[in-house]
Amino acid sequence: MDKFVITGGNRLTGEVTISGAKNAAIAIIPAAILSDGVCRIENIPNITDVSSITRILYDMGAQVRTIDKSTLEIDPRKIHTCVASYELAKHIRGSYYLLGALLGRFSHAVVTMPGGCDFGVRPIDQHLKGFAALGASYKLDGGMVDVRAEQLKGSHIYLDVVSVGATVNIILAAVRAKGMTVIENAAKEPHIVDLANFLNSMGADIRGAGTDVIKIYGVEHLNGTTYSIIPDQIEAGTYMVAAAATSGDVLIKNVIPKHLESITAKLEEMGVEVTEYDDSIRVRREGPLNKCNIKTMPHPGFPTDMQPQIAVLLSIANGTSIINESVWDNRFRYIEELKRMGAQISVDGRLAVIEGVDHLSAAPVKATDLRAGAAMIIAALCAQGTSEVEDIQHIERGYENIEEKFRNLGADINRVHIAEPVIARAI
Ligand SMILES: CC(=O)N[C@H]1[C@@H](OP(=O)(O)OP(=O)(O)OC[C@H]2O[C@@H](n3ccc(=O)[nH]c3=O)[C@H](O)[C@@H]2O)O[C@H](CO)[C@@H](O)[C@@H]1O
Ligand SMILES: C=C(OP(=O)(O)O)C(=O)O
Repeated sequence: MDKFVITGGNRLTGEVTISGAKNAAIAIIPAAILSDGVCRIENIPNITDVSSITRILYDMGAQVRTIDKSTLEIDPRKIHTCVASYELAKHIRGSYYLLGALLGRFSHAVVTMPGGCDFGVRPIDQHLKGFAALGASYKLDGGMVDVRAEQLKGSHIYLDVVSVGATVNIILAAVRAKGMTVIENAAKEPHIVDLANFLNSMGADIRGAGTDVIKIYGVEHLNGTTYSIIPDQIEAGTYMVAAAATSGDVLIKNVIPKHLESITAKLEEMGVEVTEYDDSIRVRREGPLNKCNIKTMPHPGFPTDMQPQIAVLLSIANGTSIINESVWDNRFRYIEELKRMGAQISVDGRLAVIEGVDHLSAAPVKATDLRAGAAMIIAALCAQGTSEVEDIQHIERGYENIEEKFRNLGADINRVHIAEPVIARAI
């Protein structure tokens, strides 16, 4: 097991290049199961969630060829099972997309309840409601979801909550179904649009992705394709906040500025200078940070996946800020870690009240989940002294080469191996 040792105080400067989007990649890789040919997928991030989902496809019989460090070719034609490996699938959220993809391709899927970050209960009732509307039946047995259909038929589905996962899964199941499916109250995140573009490049007929009504006209076949994944909105946002937290000046390259608007707006409200270019964004801070209130919302609102990182910035801003977490019941577990570094925060249900302090101080902290881990790195980068961030396996689920990218910006960050304790055996 490794940890990061970070000495704070260095101003981040220079350039960083953003990798492909985690939440698009882990939808698009299983979507390749639906193809009747070879899918060449470019701009794939080198993160552990991607290696897990790719390995699951490989174990099911897909031929997977690495072309270069960010390009894979997937040929799904030799997949011989509808059952996904429990060991790998249980750790990642993206494994739930195997349900939609296998169902859409083989009318049958058996996949464990998904893993991912622990925000309390993360139900999949809307996914199952969507599958049922398309004519599938399902049973939940021993933590496994078994979903099957004679023939999937297009349907009209209204989502009771705006769900990224349910929207993706219904698209995957409906794309080869008979007839037209309409998803109302669909999620609008950039990775939904990316998935629809990927499938359309294979010959699917999906319209309206990026709005809250998506229409999917079922097709009989899907071709192979070549497709490049969009840049990661949340990775970009993380470096934007890190630049601001360290009074830095960073050019963040390979981004889609439109996807970053909600983050840009909040940074500007706090007094940070943000300049947009065609496919890059510069973040510069010289003065103090102003307080600011944040409410997380589905896209195009402020992303919940940026909530822990922005909390670090608010913890060193002038005045009292409030964060309202409207997506997840329990996404403030990291606050106790941040308080160890001197942040003054009180949590009441889905509200966090943050009294800005003059500075944070180094402490040993844990990454309680993926974005919480990114937040701990940012906190350590702007704190006085040397901090240690443990449980970095969570961070590696979603950030490619994070220590190298930060080091190139001038951060003092090192990865250190933690030796496993040797437990003496009683004789
Ligand atoms: C792999 C991936 O893309 N993960 C993202 C995805 O997670 P995920 O797809 O799990 O999140 P959803 O958009 O589905 O969840 C949003 C809300 O809907 C609720 N809900 C969801 C499904 C359901 O069947 N029933 C239900 O009640 C959830 O409890 C939550 O309160 O979107 C989240 C919200 O942007 C992000 O934080 C995650 O990073
Ligand atoms: C919550 C996240 O991921 P997952 O849904 O994969 O746990 C995230 O990317 O911030």
